[in-house]
Amino acid sequence: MKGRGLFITVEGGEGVGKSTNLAFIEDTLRARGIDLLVSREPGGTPLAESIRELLLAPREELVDVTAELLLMFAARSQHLNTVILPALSRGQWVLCDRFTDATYAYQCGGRGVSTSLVRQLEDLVQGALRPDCTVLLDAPVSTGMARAQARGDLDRFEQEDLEFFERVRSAYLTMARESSGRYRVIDASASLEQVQIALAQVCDDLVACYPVRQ
Ligand SMILES: Nc1ncnc2c1ncn2[C@@H]1O[C@H](COP(=O)(O)OP(=O)(O)O)[C@@H](O)[C@H]1O
Ligand SMILES: Cc1cn([C@H]2C[C@H](O)[C@@H](COP(=O)(O)OP(=O)(O)O)O2)c(=O)[nH]c1=O
Repeated sequence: MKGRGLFITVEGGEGVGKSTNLAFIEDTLRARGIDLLVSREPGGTPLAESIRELLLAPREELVDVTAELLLMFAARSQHLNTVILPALSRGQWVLCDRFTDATYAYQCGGRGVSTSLVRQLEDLVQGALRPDCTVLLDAPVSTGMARAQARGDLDRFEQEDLEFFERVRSAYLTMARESSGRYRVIDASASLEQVQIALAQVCDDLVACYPVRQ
């Protein structure tokens, strides 16, 4: 009988190399024999992906912050209950591109939503579930923005200003300090090679600490 799988999340601001490095973490864990499910937020199920499209589309209408917050948690509830929790209980590890820390960073840090409100929604939607490990790819905002802009069309979040992303970054760094046992902070302004050496070490540590139970 397999035990519960590990829940790993990857976080960071725009253009920090999250997609590139998520694929690297996935390959590294699979190469070490881990049965892995990879997903993302907002998204990860057909309904949650539809909510993602609503959230990311640039629009003329000003989006109310509470509406944005509730849509994030609506997508999360669907994703968690139909994809993440079943996988974890099958013994699979789950690697998720963003999770609730993104809500603390973007909606609380970026938009000024109260953390106590997010904590209530987190408890409501997730019960006791929290990630076992969170990899934070951290880089100066200017570095990430330059990489994101070079990529082309900007979504509704990417269109925010530098101050917004400074607040997002600082919210992430505060969480990393306050939950240092769960966080692994990687300097994403280093070369891709150096970033991936650090990530390979994180993967090795996770595999060593949580041996796969057969
Ligand atoms: N450490 C790095 N150094 C230099 N360029 C990088 C690094 N990490 C990612 N990149 C490049 O930056 C761009 C954005 O990376 P991407 O993985 O799409 O970022 P994100 O998913 O965080 O927006 C890509 O062109 C990628 O090759
Ligand atoms: C999960 C989540 C994402 N977001 C935002 C952050 C991103 O700008 C956007 C989509 O996430 P993502 O696909 O990670 O975008 P990118 O690759 O451009 O960084 O959603 C929130 O504002 N709150 C949340 O809870």
